[in-house]
Amino acid sequence: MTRPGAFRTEDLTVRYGGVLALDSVSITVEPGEFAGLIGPNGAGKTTFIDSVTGYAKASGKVELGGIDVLPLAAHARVAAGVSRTFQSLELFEDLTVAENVLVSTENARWWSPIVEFVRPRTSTMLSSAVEEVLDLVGLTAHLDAYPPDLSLGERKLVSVARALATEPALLLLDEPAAGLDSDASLVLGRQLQSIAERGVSILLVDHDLSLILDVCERINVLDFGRLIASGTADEVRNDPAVVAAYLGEDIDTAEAVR
Ligand SMILES: Nc1ncnc2c1ncn2[C@@H]1O[C@H](COP(=O)(O)OP(=O)(O)OP(=O)(O)O)[C@@H](O)[C@H]1O
Repeated sequence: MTRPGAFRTEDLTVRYGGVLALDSVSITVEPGEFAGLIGPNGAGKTTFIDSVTGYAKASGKVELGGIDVLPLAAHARVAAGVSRTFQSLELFEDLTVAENVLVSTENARWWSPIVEFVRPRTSTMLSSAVEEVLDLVGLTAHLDAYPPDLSLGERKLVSVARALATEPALLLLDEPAAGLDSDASLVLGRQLQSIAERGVSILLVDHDLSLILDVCERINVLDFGRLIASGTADEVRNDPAVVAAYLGEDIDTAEAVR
């Protein structure tokens, strides 16, 4: 895995017409840190991921290892080490798990076809890269399975594996635990923890607050596009602004705040 240094946004701002979806948000995730991003509905969580990955026009800075990737197109940010998952998994149902991951490595870089022409890869090289990623997410046993034969939790891990296949320094996960029960959610969380331990910086967005509070080292909280808190689970739990944002709900049990 590449490890170019910290991920940092500075005054990241996104406007959709008259809506200020992100308002000067500055967040740092250290290399190998497992960070979370939470906030009530419409707080700007997906917009944050979209703006970091080049899917939404933004102003401010998005630095990875000291380089501002904000001016880059989405595909160039992937090459710079930024990867993401989407709320909808969009797996290819007719391809095996390994092939689903392989597709991602094939699309990872715009110059791949040129490299492929000059230095064709062997099937052994392809399978070892794919196997390594599937091993990371604990799906080695399902390499030849088809997505419909997997549990929802395993399908989610395939989409994480696809994102990892681009060898990211930063992995942004948009609601990977949606639809999972608390046990499956925790299995996913533990798997993500082990990926962060390998040096990948992770930013996890989810509505499953108990998962985020349990597995993330640092939690950032958005409300109406603004960063209202950033700290450990205990710090965030006891932050009056966070409690107010969740309308007094006990954020330990406010699992579904949709
Ligand atoms: N493409 C868009 N055009 C206009 N407004 C948008 C667009 N996408 C998001 N918004 C608005 O930007 C704000 C932030 O939305 P966003 O989806 O980022 O929030 P979120 O925290 O991810 O919400 P949720 O938890 O419901 O997924 C909301 O007011 C939303 O209505």
